[in-house]
Amino acid sequence: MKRSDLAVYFIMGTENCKENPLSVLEDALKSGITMFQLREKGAKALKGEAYETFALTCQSLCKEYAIPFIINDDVELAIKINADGVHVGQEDKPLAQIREQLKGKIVGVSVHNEEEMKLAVAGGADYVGIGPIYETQSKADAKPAAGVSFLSKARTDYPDFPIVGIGGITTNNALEVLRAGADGVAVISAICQSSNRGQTINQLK
Ligand SMILES: Cc1ncsc1CCOP(=O)(O)O
Ligand SMILES: C=C1C=NC(C)=NC1=N
Repeated sequence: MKRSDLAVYFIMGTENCKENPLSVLEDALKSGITMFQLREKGAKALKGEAYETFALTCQSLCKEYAIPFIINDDVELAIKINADGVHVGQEDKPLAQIREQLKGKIVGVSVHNEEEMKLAVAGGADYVGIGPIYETQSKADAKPAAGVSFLSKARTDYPDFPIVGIGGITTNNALEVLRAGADGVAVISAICQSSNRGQTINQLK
């Protein structure tokens, strides 16, 4: 994984968009996203066979565009379908165990404070996700919007570590997140709901 892979990190699940999620993903890939994460959450989330089939379809679309395909939380599925990596939160399995299970793959970790950052870096994470930076509608149990202060601190403490900002990021505030030291922005709704994804994605860079 290169730090530039984090530039425009699209995250989506079937609940995030009104249009057909696969056409949204294809349009986003055509429009220049640099990494994709399948994050299938919520009451109507796909499960079992349907989830796996959907993941395989997303994976083959990403392969067509040579874009890394990341699965949120589900380490077992990531291993089973040979995804390019996983993104895990603090409540998931210990990082050391995930790192062991996914040698050579991308392991991203959500961090919210210096202690979590230290443990993620020491534990072999390939990148960290910091947020929510701004208010978000896309994560029911999100912590309060933290602004860019912790992101700036993390960048100061770890000048060369891959960091992506997440949470309420739009074309209007992406620059602030990048200026604070993020390598890129992770986005759900601004891309899902965009009426011109090419323009939106260019304005997130
Ligand atoms: C998964 C996640 N983690 C922190 S905020 C968030 C949701 C981001 O969604 P949006 O880009 O629509 O605010
Ligand atoms: C919670 C998250 C934080 N950061 C990223 C990149 N993905 C997530 N699912």
